[in-house]
Amino acid sequence: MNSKELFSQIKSKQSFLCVGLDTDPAKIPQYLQREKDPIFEFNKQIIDHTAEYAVAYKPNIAFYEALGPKGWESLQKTLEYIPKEIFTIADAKRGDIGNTSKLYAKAFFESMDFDSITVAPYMGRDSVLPFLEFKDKWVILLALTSNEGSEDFQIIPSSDGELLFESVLKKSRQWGNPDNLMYVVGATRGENIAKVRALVPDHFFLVPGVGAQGGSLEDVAKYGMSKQCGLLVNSSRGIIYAGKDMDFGKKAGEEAEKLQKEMAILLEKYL
Ligand SMILES: O=c1ccn([C@@H]2O[C@H](COP(=O)(O)O)[C@@H](O)[C@H]2O)c(=O)[nH]1
Repeated sequence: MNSKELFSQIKSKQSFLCVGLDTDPAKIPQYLQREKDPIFEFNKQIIDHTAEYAVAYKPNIAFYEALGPKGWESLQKTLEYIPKEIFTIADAKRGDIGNTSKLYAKAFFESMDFDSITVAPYMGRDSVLPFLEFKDKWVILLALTSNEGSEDFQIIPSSDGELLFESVLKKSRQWGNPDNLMYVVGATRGENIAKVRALVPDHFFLVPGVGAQGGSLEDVAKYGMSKQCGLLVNSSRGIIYAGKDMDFGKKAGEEAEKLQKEMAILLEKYL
């Protein structure tokens, strides 16, 4: 899927919502625990109830790999269940020396057929370029993350006053283009989102941090929306754990719909 196709999905669904599938076995309703694959059964219901409001799904790989081979199996089944027109993100935060990155890319783009993967920029170009060699696949590079600790390194100024995340953006935008490279920009970063947008006007952002982390959707749209929307705003816990009982799927759908409605208003306001 290219950026034009993504934008056309956003327009037709009036949504730039990414649903995060951070499925924790301890939080799955009791009645599902009897199933052969409770994680998949949970995800299936979440997808059934949210697909009409979502343009992307983002399983966080940690939740699956923590369960060993069974977790990878649940992940694969989940990936196959996601409707084909919806963008998929492996939130794996990989990146290593070139030959190792190449195998990470094969794992997520060939063995599994994800559209994109999150990658850490810290090891530089030879750790990122192997992912970009895969046709019709995307790298989503960590730029300005939503967590508190992002302040430890990402906003440190160099001697000329440039912040580290700005150096990452300036360098990395040469490695790819708006059809194969996105950036992770936290919803909790307020006006700094505008600084990211100024440096990469046409790239999509994956924006975690609304919902459970308290980031503002209005600020994200105000500071981050581009001519082609350029935003995929993720909510994981706020959607998938909105309900605790048998009606968890319905409750997730209601949360997703609420966000979609807010997004429709923001698309009207800022596009
Ligand atoms: O800067 C980042 C990068 C990734 N994440 C991931 O996004 C989701 C957020 O989950 P919520 O439950 O909506 O808070 C989760 O998978 C994180 O690992 C992030 O939060 N911030």
